[in-house]
Amino acid sequence: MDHQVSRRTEILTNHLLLRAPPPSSVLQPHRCLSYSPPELSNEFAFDLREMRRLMDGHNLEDRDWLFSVIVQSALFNRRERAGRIFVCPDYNQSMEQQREATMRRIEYLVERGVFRGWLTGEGPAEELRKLALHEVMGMYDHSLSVKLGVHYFLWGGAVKFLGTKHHHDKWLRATENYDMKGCFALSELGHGSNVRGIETITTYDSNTGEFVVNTPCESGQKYWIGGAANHATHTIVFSQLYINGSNQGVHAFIAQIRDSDGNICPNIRIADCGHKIGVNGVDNGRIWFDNVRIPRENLLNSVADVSPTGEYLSAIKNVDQRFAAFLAPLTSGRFSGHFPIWMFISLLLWFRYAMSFSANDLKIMYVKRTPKSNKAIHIISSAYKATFTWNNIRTLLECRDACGGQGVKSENRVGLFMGEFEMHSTFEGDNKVLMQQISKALFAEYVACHKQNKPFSGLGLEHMNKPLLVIPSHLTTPTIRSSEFQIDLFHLRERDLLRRFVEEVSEYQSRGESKESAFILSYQLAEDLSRAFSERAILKTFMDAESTLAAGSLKNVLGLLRSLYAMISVDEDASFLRYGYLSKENASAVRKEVPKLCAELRPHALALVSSFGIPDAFLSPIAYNWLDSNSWSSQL
Ligand SMILES: CCCCCCCCCCCCC/C=C/C(=O)SCCNC(=O)CCNC(=O)[C@H](O)C(C)(C)COP(=O)(O)OP(=O)(O)OC[C@H]1O[C@@H](n2cnc3c(N)ncnc32)[C@H](O)[C@@H]1OP(=O)(O)O
Ligand SMILES: Cc1cc2nc3c(=O)[nH]c(=O)nc-3n(C[C@H](O)[C@H](O)[C@H](O)COP(=O)(O)OP(=O)(O)OC[C@H]3O[C@@H](n4cnc5c(N)ncnc54)[C@H](O)[C@@H]3O)c2cc1C
Repeated sequence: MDHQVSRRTEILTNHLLLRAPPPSSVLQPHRCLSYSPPELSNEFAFDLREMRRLMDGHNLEDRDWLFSVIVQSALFNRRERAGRIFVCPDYNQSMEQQREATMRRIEYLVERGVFRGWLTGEGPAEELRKLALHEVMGMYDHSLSVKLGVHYFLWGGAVKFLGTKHHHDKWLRATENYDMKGCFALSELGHGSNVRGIETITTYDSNTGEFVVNTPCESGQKYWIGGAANHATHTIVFSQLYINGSNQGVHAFIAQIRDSDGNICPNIRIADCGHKIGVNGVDNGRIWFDNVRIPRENLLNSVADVSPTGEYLSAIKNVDQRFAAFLAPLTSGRFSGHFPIWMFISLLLWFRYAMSFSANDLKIMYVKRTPKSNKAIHIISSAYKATFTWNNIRTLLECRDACGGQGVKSENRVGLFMGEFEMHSTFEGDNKVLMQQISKALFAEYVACHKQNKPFSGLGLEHMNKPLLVIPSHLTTPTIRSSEFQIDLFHLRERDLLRRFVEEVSEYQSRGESKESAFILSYQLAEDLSRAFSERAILKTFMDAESTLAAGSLKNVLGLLRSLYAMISVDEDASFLRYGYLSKENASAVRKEVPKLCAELRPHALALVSSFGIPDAFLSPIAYNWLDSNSWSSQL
């Protein structure tokens, strides 16, 4: 792997880690700007391969294989610039052309066997391989990863985890081979976040043994359904299920929407959502169901079932828990917030490393999941999806600024990615709504532990059982940089905010407010608490990754990155001063530590960026000799 890392990366890194020296006041003899490739020193302070192994966590060889499969095909829009080959979608194409290009790329990847085992394989190793390959596709193009994500993780995940043997036998292999194209129709024009409120209605006709699916009104049309506008043949349709006039809540059904020739099925109407600010390689559509009849067997019945005579059966009596079970397939979709913009995240190095360790930790939880861990996975994936995708947007803004005019050029992708990824704060669950899930779960945990007088266990809350940290009156650099101090400080914040949140909600309830209303009235503490939970969870995974290393340069550099992550998080959260966790003097000491850490990290920036393991072709001209790529000769 060519470890040359761009001069621009170094400039970008300078921009963040250490402001460029002010222009000299003395007139210098004029000379043209020249591009000096970054010092190609093989004397990096640590082993890049070892750092990459730590960061990627798994399936490095599979990732490199897929990188090569993509680079070698003309379908991925290879182009030469100043002597280098880059692969990048042509975002100047029309929406229709981008959609077709995405389909051709998927068909090529199917032919290359990329998806073998994705749904018929079993066990953690298979799932980790699938996640790794999906990350690589996300680094090429968001449309590609989203279109595949909807088909394999949402449609395929719903069939696999909400369906039973009948569904597995009928659909999994065809899905894996891309012989049928699935989509996932949960959201409606009137209900995206509020899944419980969806309006599609399904009833059961015991005379024919069929379900009847109906869109009762315009706000009930399925909306934003990825793959539905042009290509999907089948969908998971989420609907209220009425049995004998009684609503049993949201359930998931399989409905065919096109035949194998692409003709829309009877009683189905489909329209296009139209051009978007990004991800135009995905054909998002709208679906109306006009009393569509589907076989009784099309209910995904791992959670509940309906007998041929129309009796409703479910092992899960609690309506909330049944609802939760139907939402579980969404969780894997929320794993996709951390990787797509890695090519640009060299600016915010510490966050790229923090995200990698957290995402890897969550993936291991997910591939080893049990019914007992589903709730924790939901809460942690909600925290990471919101935190990562909000950070991605911030990173792209920072990156665009740092590149000046070159960040506006589409071929450098920075500006384009702002449109491509900004929407990630909405789909797969609106970030603010997902963050509410955290404060709700922590509230429930706190109340349960106090009511049953039992210690906290789970969601990383075990620290609540220990004595509180006493913050030294004067913070020194060694203290600030110690992982024990950092995690204790994050524990202090989370523990105090949880206590405050519970007290405030309880106070509102004592005044007669409902629990829902009390939560809404306490939304500021809820937001602070959810942030505290998320950042503490991320810091803990960073420390866990560090603890696997023997003493040495790699561990030292990671320690600097971890301290930078922790101190920037503290510096940027007003809670530390607002609620008195830090004195003004200590807050100032933390703030002053940030540029010091940047200065110590700067010599390692190129090595840290090189450790991402992203092939040169996946970057952009700005990452190399940007003077050459803008020279007259390269235009000819
Ligand atoms: C690493 C490589 C990547 C791999 C993966 C790549 C996949 C890429 C896919 C990309 C796809 C992009 C295209 C976009 C697709 C979509 O957008 S699909 C639609 C997404 N829509 C949503 O996410 C809806 C968001 N809303 C909700 O999830 C729910 O309405 C809610 C807000 C969570 C529920 O709110 P509410 O009605 O208030 O109910 P609650 O009381 O909060 O919940 C009831 C209980 O259920 C538990 N729960 C909720 N969700 C889940 C879940 N997903 N899993 C498990 N459990 C869940 C919740 O905690 C409650 O539990 P209790 O408190 O114990 O009762
Ligand atoms: C590109 C794209 C692809 C998509 N693909 C799919 C797909 O394939 N399948 C699918 O089913 N869906 C898909 N969606 C839909 C997506 O899941 C929803 O857009 C998302 O869940 C948000 O719902 P909404 O758009 O109705 O916004 P709303 O839920 O109306 O949210 C709008 C605003 O209201 C706020 N808000 C909402 N509820 C609350 C609350 N309870 N408390 C406080 N604030 C709240 C939100 O924070 C947000 O700021 C896609 C969406 C997009 C943009």
